[in-house]
Amino acid sequence: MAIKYGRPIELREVSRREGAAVPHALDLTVRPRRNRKAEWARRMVRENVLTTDDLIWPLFLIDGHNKREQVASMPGVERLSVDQAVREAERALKLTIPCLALFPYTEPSLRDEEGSEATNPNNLVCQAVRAIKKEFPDIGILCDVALDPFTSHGHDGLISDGRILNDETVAVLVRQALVQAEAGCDIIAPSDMMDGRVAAIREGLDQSGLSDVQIMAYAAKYASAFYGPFRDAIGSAKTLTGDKRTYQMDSANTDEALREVELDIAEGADMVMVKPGMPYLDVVRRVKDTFAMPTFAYQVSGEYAMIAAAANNGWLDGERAMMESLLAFKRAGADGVLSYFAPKAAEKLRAQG
Ligand SMILES: NCc1[nH]cc(CCC(=O)O)c1CC(=O)O
Ligand SMILES: [Mg+2]
Repeated sequence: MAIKYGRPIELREVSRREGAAVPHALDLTVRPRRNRKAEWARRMVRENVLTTDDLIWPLFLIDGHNKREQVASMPGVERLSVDQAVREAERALKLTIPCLALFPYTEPSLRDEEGSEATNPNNLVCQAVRAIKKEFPDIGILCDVALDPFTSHGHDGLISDGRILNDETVAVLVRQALVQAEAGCDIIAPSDMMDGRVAAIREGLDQSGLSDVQIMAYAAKYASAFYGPFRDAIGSAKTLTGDKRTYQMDSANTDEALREVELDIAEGADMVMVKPGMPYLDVVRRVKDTFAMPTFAYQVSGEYAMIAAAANNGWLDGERAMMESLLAFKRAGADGVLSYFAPKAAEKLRAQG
C-alpha cells in the first residue's frame, strides 16, 4: 500500500465524511497546523534545540586595568582589560557557556610589518589566558591564530612586494600557536587561511608536548564584508591595505569549501569552522553532511551588528531575531556557534529553564 503523508493513499478517499460540519470546510486529511496548536504540541515535534553548550563567546581584549570600552559598530560589545575579561569568564561559567574566544586590540605602537607581538609570550592574549585559567581552570579557552591584530598593514600574514607569503607566514603562526598553548589555551583556532598551517601547528604542538591542545580550523573562511565591525574592534580597520581575497575564499564557491575542510581534517584539525555564518548556512550543511566532523559556525561581527542595529532602531524584536538566528545554525547542522550574542542568549535560555 502506498503511504503518503502518514495515511494509506487508498484509504484517503474512503475516509471522507459526508456533509462536513463546518460550511466551506476544506476536505483535508492532512492538516499540518494540528501539530502547532499549542506550545506543548510544538515542543513535542520540535526538531532542533539550542542550548548553552552550543555557544562560544568571543571577547575583545585591551591593555589596562578596570577598563571597558564600547565598540562603536557593535552595540553591547566592549573591549575588556584582562581583569574584566576574568569577570566575564566567571559570568560565562555561571551561564554554563563552555568556551571563550579571545581577540586582542593591540596598541598601535606594538604593531609592525611582521606582527612580532603575536609571538610575544607575554602579549595581551597570553596574559588573559593565564589570568582566566588561574581563576577558572574549568572554562575552555580558544585563541585565534593569525597576524592581523599585530601587523601594521592589517593582513593575516607576512607581506613582500604586496604579496602575502604563505610558507614564511606559517612558520610564524606555529610560534604564535605555541606561545598561546604554553600560556594555557585549550583550542588553537587558525583563522589566517594559509595553506598547510594546520599540519605545521599540529606538529609544533606535538613536538612541544602539547598534544592535548585541540585545533579548531577556520577551514572555510570567506573574504567577507561582514568582518567590518571586528576590524573596528581590534583596530585594524583603518590600517588594512587592500583586501584578503588572495587567501580567504571567494564567496561564490562551495565545492572549494569541501576541499579546504578535507585538507584541514587530513592535517589534524579536531574541529572545523565555517565563517561567516548566516550567509553561508548552505556550506555548514554540506560540510556536516560530507565529513560528520564537529562543525562550528562563526556568526561574525557584521551579522551581530545588523541585528543589534535594527533592534536598537526598533525595527525588529532583537531577542527573537537573536534566538532565531542562533537556531538556524543548529538546523544547518552546526554543533556550535561563535557568537557575540552568547551571554545574552545564554541568559535567555537559562531563564526559560
Ligand atoms: N583573521 C582574523 C579574524 N578572526 C576572526 C575575524 C572576523 C570575526 C568577526 O567578524 O566577528 C577575523 C577578521 C578577518 O579575517 O579579517
Ligand atoms: Mg586551507
